[in-house]
Amino acid sequence: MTVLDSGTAPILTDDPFGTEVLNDPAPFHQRLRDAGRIAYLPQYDLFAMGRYADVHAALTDWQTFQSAAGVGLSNFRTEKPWRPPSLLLEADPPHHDAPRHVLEEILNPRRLRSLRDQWFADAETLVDELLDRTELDGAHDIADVFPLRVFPDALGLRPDGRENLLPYGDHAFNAFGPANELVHKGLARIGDVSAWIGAQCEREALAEVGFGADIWAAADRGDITHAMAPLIVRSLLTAGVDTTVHGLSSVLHAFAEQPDQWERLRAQPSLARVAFDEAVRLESPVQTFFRTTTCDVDVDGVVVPDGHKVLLVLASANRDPRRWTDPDRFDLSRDPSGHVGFGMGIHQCVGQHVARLEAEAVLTAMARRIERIELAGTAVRHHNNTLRGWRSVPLRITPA
Ligand code: HEM
Ligand SMILES: CCOc1cccc(C(=O)O)c1
Repeated sequence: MTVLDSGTAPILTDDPFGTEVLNDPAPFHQRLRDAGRIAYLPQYDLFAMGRYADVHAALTDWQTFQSAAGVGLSNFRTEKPWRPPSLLLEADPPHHDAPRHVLEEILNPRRLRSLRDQWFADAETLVDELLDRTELDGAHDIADVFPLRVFPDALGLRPDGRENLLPYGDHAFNAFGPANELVHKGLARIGDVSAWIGAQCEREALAEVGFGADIWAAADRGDITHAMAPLIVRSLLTAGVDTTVHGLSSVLHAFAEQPDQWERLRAQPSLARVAFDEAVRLESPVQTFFRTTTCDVDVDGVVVPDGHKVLLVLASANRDPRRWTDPDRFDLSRDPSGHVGFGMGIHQCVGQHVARLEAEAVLTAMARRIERIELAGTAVRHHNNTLRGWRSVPLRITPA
């Protein structure tokens, strides 16, 4: 795509939600970083940032770059959201404060420690089921399976109907982008799926023990209102499954591409957590999120008018050579802290510890029992306006 410089903002003609970019976003990200601290994309009348310093600055300045007008292309100031806005993701302080505090309490590492033994055992069981095979699919047999085995139970979801979870999350993440084919393909089912999701958020649908019950207990304590409770449960149902599915397929693909890093993990299984964060930095399962300016904002001489959408390209920031040495390399000796794959600032992922625990359980079980994993064919991308991961990762495994 050409970079034309008209007026003050460099113009990029790339479509961040088009098939070309979704297949391989790297050239677009390079052009965006090279164009300057901010660029204008006329196709959607939006501004975009791709450098680490600028993305980080915008994520940590919620007063100037708000979430309450939506974190997708749709501007809630002028357009009706497709569903009632999230009380966390699509809210700013003060409204964001109480729901955020409630989830931080429920999902903190100390509280998750009670799940650790169970999830590690579940991961061992999954590996047991796979070890009689020399070839398997890292997406279909592991990444699509493990989160759905552990997370809905931890949340307290009823056993039936869970096949609605992935389609719901996939559509919600597509809906942050433009109304393209990816959104259209979800419209036929989203009514029924949304009805099922909404019903699971009610107190009587949830188990007496779990994240859902904890949210309702917070309402009983008066930390949030009872009216808020179902929407906060909905946040976990929306954000808590597809993200970890794509995060897991990404880390398995990264290891399969670099067997030397698998050897490092086997030698030092405690590297499992940093390996997942390095994969989240490298692959950014959540590629982008928008913000909306709350005033005229001057970025390096480019004036972004009040109320304008700004695309924060997390995936580009996570590979910015201004911030990362050899950014395109999956490297377990790197310290990936500071990556924006989980966001940054007041909206930084409140479920990141859940995601890390799921990944640690799977990687630890696999590293102990599998000597080598390598690609056994061509991996196939999953396309989504916001999420990036794999539909298929053919693996050849050598048991230890
Ligand atoms: C690899 C897995 C995951 C990735 C890459 C990821 C990524 C992100 C990102 C980038 C944000 C920031 C959004 C923004 O700044 O607008 C975020 C927020 C959020 N995430 Fe995650 N996430 C993951 C897993 C999870 C899980 C497992 C849960 C639930 C248990 C979850 C729940 C949320 C919620 C509720 C928010 C909104 C927080 C707020 O606005 O205060 N996420 N996540
Ligand atoms: C992974 C980003 O976090 C999200 C995504 C979608 C919905 C929500 C919510 O709060 O409903 C949160």
